Amino acid sequence: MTVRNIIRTIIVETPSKPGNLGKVATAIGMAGGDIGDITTIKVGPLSTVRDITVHCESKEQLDAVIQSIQSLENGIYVHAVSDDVLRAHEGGKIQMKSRMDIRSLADLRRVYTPGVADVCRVIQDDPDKARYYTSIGNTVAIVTDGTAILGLGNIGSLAGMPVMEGKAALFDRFAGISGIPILLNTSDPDEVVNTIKKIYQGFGGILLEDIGSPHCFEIEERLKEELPIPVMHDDQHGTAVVTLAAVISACRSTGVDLKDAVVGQIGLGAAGLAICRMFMAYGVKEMCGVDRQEAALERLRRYGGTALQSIEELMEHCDIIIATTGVPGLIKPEMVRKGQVILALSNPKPEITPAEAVKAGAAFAADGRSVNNVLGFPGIFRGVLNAGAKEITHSMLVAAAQAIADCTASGELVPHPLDPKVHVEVARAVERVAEREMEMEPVL
Ligand SMILES: NC(=O)c1ccc[n+]([C@@H]2O[C@H](COP(=O)([O-])OP(=O)(O)OC[C@H]3O[C@@H](n4cnc5c(N)ncnc54)[C@H](O)[C@@H]3O)[C@@H](O)[C@H]2O)c1
Ligand SMILES: O=C(O)C[C@H](O)C(=O)O
Ligand SMILES: [Mg+2]
Repeated sequence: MTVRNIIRTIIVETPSKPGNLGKVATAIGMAGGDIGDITTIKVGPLSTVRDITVHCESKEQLDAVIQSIQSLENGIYVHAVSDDVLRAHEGGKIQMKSRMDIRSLADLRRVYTPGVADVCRVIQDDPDKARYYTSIGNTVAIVTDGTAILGLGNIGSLAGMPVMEGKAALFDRFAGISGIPILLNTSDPDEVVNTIKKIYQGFGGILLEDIGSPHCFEIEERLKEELPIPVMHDDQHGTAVVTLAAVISACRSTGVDLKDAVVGQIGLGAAGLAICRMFMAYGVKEMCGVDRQEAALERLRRYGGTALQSIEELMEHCDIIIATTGVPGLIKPEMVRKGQVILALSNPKPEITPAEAVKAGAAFAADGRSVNNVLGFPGIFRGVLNAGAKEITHSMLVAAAQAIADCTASGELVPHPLDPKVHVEVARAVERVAEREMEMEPVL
């Protein structure tokens, strides 16, 4: 399938005579554009104006589409080209809203002062009650330092805000959790840890997002150690969970025992190293990896993996290939061996498109749009918040991966993210493990 990442609305005026819309549609198709919605904006006696949504593969193709419409002449004009994605972001994607209807003075006194003072006293006497009488137990901070925003690199936390708002929107949509973006303007581990420690009380959990490696490892480890609420770096563990689920499904379809498969990871940063650790803990005996940084290879060796010399060697040697480098097109079709499973997970563009990988002989292939941590993080947090757990453990993550794999239809790698069942099942699985682990905790 061709990737058409460029979506624009072209505002076109045509003479109000039959046949003109057909001419425009043909012009778009001849230039390679794919037509989405068509909305009529104005019908006049002489001319008609329409919004035509067009999906293109590249900027050059979009220019060719516009040129192709303009060359029709005879009263056909392109008035403007608008970027739907930018338009959808106007004003941001999230908002904080009151859950209470404030209509009367009595409402006002109950919601705010003086009534609220009694609730403050209740929490002052018993801080655990904050979980019941405030939104804290259902609110997760989405914290970034902006150093690894998708595969765009260190573009700063402000530029990363649309991603954080996106994660908040997904939390709300799939798990009913309020996600609050926190943009840090430091990536110094001490400062990040201390800042989060100073604000954590207002949250039921901390989701670390798009924090680059290697500092993300120290930040997450210290926060897990030092905070009494669940902390998870999504790019590490959310990704590892979903990747394990996809590979479990692929092995089911191919009849391969994952523990006996040779797995190769390209890119050993936040996502890559966590994927390796997850697979080795799951029982994969031979876990190989490559990275352009020696320090990253050394980290893999420390955890028991095998560092290889080149991507070519890894592609030759491994049955299951996972890539999280942020480098589009890094895997060339000629490197693919027949029957391999290839998960090229970098966003916004993969190391190889699924279509190219399958054409080159892969048995299964997917990119980071479908094998995406959106399948994991909402349900994982819903589960721990429901259970009142203080941490997210390895067993909870494996249970989440298994739940995702169990919701996957035969022949697919992962479920559709809009399938509400998957988020409910992940939450249930995590909550069950959390409750079991809390029962086993020694009472001091
Ligand atoms: N699909 C998902 O759910 C998902 C989740 C997390 C991350 N990702 C994607 O994974 C990518 C990496 O994210 P991250 O948070 O791990 O970033 P990161 O910066 O921590 O890691 C990237 C790693 O790739 C290595 N690398 C870069 N170019 C390389 C090359 N040419 N050869 C070998 N190694 C190379 C770097 O040295 C680094 O260790 C991003 O594009 C991100 O969008 C996808
Ligand atoms: O944000 C996503 O879509 C997935 C992931 O967290 C990423 O950084 O690419
Ligand atoms: Mg991310």
